[in-house]
Amino acid sequence: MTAPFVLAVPSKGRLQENAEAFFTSAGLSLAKPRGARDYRGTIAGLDNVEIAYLSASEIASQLARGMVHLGVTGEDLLRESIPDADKRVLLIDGLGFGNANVVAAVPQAWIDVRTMADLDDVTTGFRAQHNRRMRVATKYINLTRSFFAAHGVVDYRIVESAGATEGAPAVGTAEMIVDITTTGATLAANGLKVLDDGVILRSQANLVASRDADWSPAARETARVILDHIAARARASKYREVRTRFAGCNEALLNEAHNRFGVVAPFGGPTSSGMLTLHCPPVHLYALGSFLREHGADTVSIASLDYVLDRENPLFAKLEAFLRQ
Ligand SMILES: Nc1ncnc2c1ncn2[C@@H]1O[C@H](COP(=O)(O)OP(=O)(O)OP(=O)(O)O)[C@@H](O)[C@H]1O
Ligand SMILES: O=P(O)(O)OC[C@H]1O[C@H](OP(=O)(O)OP(=O)(O)O)[C@H](O)[C@@H]1O
Ligand SMILES: [Mg+2]
Repeated sequence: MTAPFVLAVPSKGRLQENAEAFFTSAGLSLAKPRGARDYRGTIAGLDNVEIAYLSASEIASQLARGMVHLGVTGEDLLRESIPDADKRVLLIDGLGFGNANVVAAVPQAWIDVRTMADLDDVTTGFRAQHNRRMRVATKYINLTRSFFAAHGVVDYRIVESAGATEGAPAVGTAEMIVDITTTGATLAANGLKVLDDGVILRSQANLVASRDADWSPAARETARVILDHIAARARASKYREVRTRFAGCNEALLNEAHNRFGVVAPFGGPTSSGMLTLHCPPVHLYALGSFLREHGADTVSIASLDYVLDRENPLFAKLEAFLRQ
């Protein structure tokens, strides 16, 4: 029997629901044949795929070790836990959920500290005054080190924090923090503010491939099929289908529609009976419909697309290029 292809999916926490919805919308239905508490699953129709249900942080480390082929996890966790992340893993695509910023934040009471440069001055003064280094509470140790180094800030010490990091300055275990924020509510509730240039990383959930997984020809073929589903869905969701028929539709008009509304004509120009099918980004639909009517169309129908299968699969092409390097 050939070794299974392993796809890692968040089993709990913030990313879980969105990740499952993402695969479902791509036409890949995940199933847990042995019940909800089973941590191994399957995909209908793809017999050699094994779903590994893991926490988002575990997925990052399994990708680094080549224990899974593909996984969904946050960019913050990848960049924090994998040295030289861009060599070990490929971020195939951002998935538009799990958005959060990793930020450097200080007490709002520090009114003169607005930037990393201000922070640099303060850390030096702090050391002179207190005879110890300023403490930064965080679980993002590596991201903090490289960001502070890039800003020339060296007079600080990291205090590792496993949770409730924003509370550290108030309870006196650190002077400032580096943590993740989405709405900013937790920072505000703790009297903290993000430095103007203190956004370390804008993170979101990504579809990620591991370089060190067993990329046998069979595994590559499975990845191609999975990514084909995902690309078809992604392509479909960027456009709506616009159909119409009118005399006098020509190349020049299609070019103008392309330039003004970002329209593509996936099946070429009008058929012999004048039927025309276009794909148009949602924001330009009404303008396109008006444009077509001004040029003679009586009726324009607009429909959403579920999947668009193109010969090109940009996601798989990206994976192949990464594995060749
Ligand atoms: N408001 C938020 N707070 C924390 N993480 C968030 C937030 N929004 C999105 N995320 C993302 O969710 C991921 C972390 O999810 P989660 O906490 O479920 O995973 P985990 O750390 O593996 O689990 P656990 O904390 O239970 O060990 C990170 O990639 C993070 O960027
Ligand atoms: O900017 P906000 O929208 O307020 O979100 C950010 C907060 O949410 C998360 O904590 P969570 O309460 O989930 O607990 P955790 O420590 O288990 O991650 C995160 O660690 C921040 O503390
Ligand atoms: Mg967490």
